[in-house]
Amino acid sequence: MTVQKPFIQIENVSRVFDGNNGVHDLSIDIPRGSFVVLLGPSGCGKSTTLRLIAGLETADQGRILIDDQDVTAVPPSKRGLSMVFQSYALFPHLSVAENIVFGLKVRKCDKVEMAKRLANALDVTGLEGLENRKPSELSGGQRQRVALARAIVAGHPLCLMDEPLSNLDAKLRHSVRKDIRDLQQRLGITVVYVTHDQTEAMSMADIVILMKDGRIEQAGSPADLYLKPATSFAAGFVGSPPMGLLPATILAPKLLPIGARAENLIIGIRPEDLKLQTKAPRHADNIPAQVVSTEFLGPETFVYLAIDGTDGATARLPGRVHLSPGTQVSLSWAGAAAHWFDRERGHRLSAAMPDDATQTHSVFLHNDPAIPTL
Ligand SMILES: Nc1ncnc2c1ncn2[C@@H]1O[C@H](COP(=O)(O)OP(=O)(O)OP(=O)(O)O)[C@@H](O)[C@H]1O
Repeated sequence: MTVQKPFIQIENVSRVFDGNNGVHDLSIDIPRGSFVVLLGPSGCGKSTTLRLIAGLETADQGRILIDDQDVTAVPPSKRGLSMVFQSYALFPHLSVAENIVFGLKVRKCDKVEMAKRLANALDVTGLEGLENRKPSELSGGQRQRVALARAIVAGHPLCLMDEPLSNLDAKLRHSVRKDIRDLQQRLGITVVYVTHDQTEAMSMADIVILMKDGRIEQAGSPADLYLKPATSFAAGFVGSPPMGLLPATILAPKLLPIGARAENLIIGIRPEDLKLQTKAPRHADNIPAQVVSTEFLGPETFVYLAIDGTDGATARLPGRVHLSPGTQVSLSWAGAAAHWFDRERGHRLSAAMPDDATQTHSVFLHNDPAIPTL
């Protein structure tokens, strides 16, 4: 069996600005035909990474290969890619059709070929009938489709998108992100897409590259990131509401596998894994908490909780839940639902923790006053 070479190879690339900002020693392989999302908080280096792939930024060190060609020193126009930006970058005085074929005209494309490509781009983006309108006569979603159509007519195998949906309202964002994903699959192109919105990343990506402080925190499928976050940062960033992360110690170190640590840990519990009881008195199998607030969303309610006055956990409960702020509740979870991280360095602890050691009765949460400090 032949192993397919990655379509994009980023090898030890750094681009550092003043004050050590930028990206540091990035290495990523992007498979051909995949939808890859660069995700992370503001300033983590997503746009710089995209601009390095585009050639709008030059690497200080390392190299970038596209389709097995070293493009590190190749100008953007020769890299065989198109870009879609948040701002759409449409010419206001040109019609939809003129905007779409602008790049082809500059490249002196044959007229018959140009008409064919325009018709195809209008068809796949659902813009037929709007070709003579000016951008000012279009909705935000339609403008973004024109920007997409312009990227498509170029016929490049790679499309780079920088926060393309952030000017659209929530409902439109939802429908356009589905359109973009469908289009990418239909055309079989490779897309590298920047967003700080983890829901967008999780719903669109084949591979999510989560970045922090100019470095890759974790790269994997959306399921990998959700089910096995590599660090406490990844655990807290992916998932909404986020995973509750609490300083903890395991009280029964004898139950742990050899080499596994019992102290200086962080326990992470996803909101859907947190069980909540209102009447259970405090005992070894549960942990007392107070309701801070609730959020009713129709099919479910989020209950925000504090343990000994420190906010830190959220429970996601089905249906409508009536709990007023200050209500005393008790919490528990199944041992298998617990994620464990090193408290200082944040990395996931790889040793599989037996269920018995990680259930509520074996765990001391550092801000639970009911259990004395060891
Ligand atoms: N041309 C530049 N000159 C100086 N610093 C820069 C330059 N471009 C980016 N930076 C800095 O590098 C870091 C990464 O910026 P980048 O734009 O890649 O982040 P980002 O993750 O895309 O953020 P955002 O989501 O806010 O767009 C930031 O600290 C930013 O201020």
